[in-house]
Amino acid sequence: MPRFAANLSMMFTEHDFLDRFQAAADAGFEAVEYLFPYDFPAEVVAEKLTNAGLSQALFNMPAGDWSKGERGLAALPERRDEFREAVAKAVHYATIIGTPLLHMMSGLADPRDPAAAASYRYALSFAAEKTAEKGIGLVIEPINGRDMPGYFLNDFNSAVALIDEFGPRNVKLQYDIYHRQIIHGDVLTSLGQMMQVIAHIQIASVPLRHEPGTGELNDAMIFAEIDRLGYGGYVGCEYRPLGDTVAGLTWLNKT
Ligand SMILES: O=C(O)[C@@H](O)C(=O)CO
Ligand SMILES: [Mg+2]
Repeated sequence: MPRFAANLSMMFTEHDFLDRFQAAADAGFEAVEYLFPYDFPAEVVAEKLTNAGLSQALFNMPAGDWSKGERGLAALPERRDEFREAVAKAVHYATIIGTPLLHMMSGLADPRDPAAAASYRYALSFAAEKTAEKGIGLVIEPINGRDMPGYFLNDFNSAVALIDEFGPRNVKLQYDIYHRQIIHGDVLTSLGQMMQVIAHIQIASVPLRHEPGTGELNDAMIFAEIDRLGYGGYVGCEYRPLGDTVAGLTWLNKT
């Protein structure tokens, strides 16, 4: 069975963010992920993680003004200075909290726009270098256009082509099964095809993004395939619980 990480941006929202760490540990999780830790000092987040006996699986680099609809800076040429500062901040937090992976969001831009594409390539190269210096892995995640209209990185094949272009450097794929199913389908086969470049997996039901086992996919079969393929990372539970988070964990106890 894969090792699961609780996503504290979506799960355990019955609690304040800093209390979600202990709540996840009490529910049996050994690791967590979330979008952003930046509302709190890195030391405070690190202490919550350690006190709860948890490992950090991943978090995201600062992604612009989320409340205003921004979803990353990498593909925005006019935001390059801010992007560089975001990388520095993310690496600082990563070093103190101790995460093996950082997710770089692309931002909202037309993937056919040459300026956006060039900016994204530059960003990938810059962030790959800065994270590699600290031994941190960098991941990119294709996101479906229904949840995030206009998101630049909206296709798994383009993401893998970019990763291949970077070759042995530390850029890998964040394979979110929910987005994969909505964008392309073909989850089992593509997991096998892409496993070499996958550093992180996330799961939710499709189409409503709730607990595994409540949607159109055969999640038990997917978990078995992830194991068969020898995936050793975490599977992030990036779903919105249908009701109480702990009450909704019956799927986990069954797997
Ligand atoms: O799938 C998602 O939405 C997340 O993994 C993320 O990082 C951006 O929202
Ligand atoms: Mg995701």
